Amino acid sequence: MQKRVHVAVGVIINQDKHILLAKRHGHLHQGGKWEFPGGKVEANETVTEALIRELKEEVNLDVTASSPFMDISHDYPDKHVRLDIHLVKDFSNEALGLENQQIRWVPIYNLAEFDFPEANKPIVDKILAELG
Ligand SMILES: Nc1nc2c([nH]c(=O)n2[C@H]2C[C@H](O)[C@@H](COP(=O)(O)OP(=O)(O)OP(=O)(O)O)O2)c(=O)[nH]1
Ligand SMILES: [Mg+2]
Repeated sequence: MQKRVHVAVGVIINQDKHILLAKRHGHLHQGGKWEFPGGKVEANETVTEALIRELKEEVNLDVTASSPFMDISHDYPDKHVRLDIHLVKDFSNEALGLENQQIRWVPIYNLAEFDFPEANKPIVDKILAELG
């Protein structure tokens, strides 16, 4: 059976309408691609708790409010992912790549130039349509 993972993902947007991207380390699943920060929901937590925990661990941000944005299920050849994507407009602190990953604040109109995992295409389309 394929591995299945439930992932809390943050589309983090700042006041300049730039979105925070992080580059996945090369050895990881979908390595080398740009992602919206986030990670696996653990058995003992809600998606919102996972989102808050992961964004602090990965990019140093303290999320104060988030809202559901979209939910995507995608089959990679080796893994089934469910991406539970939330819009994060309210946060404090400075973004840092705490796992030594590259991070970038990217203007919405430049998002299409980045290489994302295949599952992300609908997310980028929705950001361009609704937030751009
Ligand atoms: N965070 C994130 N993951 C994504 C995106 N698009 C996408 O296909 N994924 C996939 C890649 C991975 O298979 C999975 C995320 O799992 P992960 O292994 O990075 O989770 P994690 O941060 O909890 O890391 P760890 O437990 O392995 O340390 O979701 C995205 O935009 N953001
Ligand atoms: Mg992660």
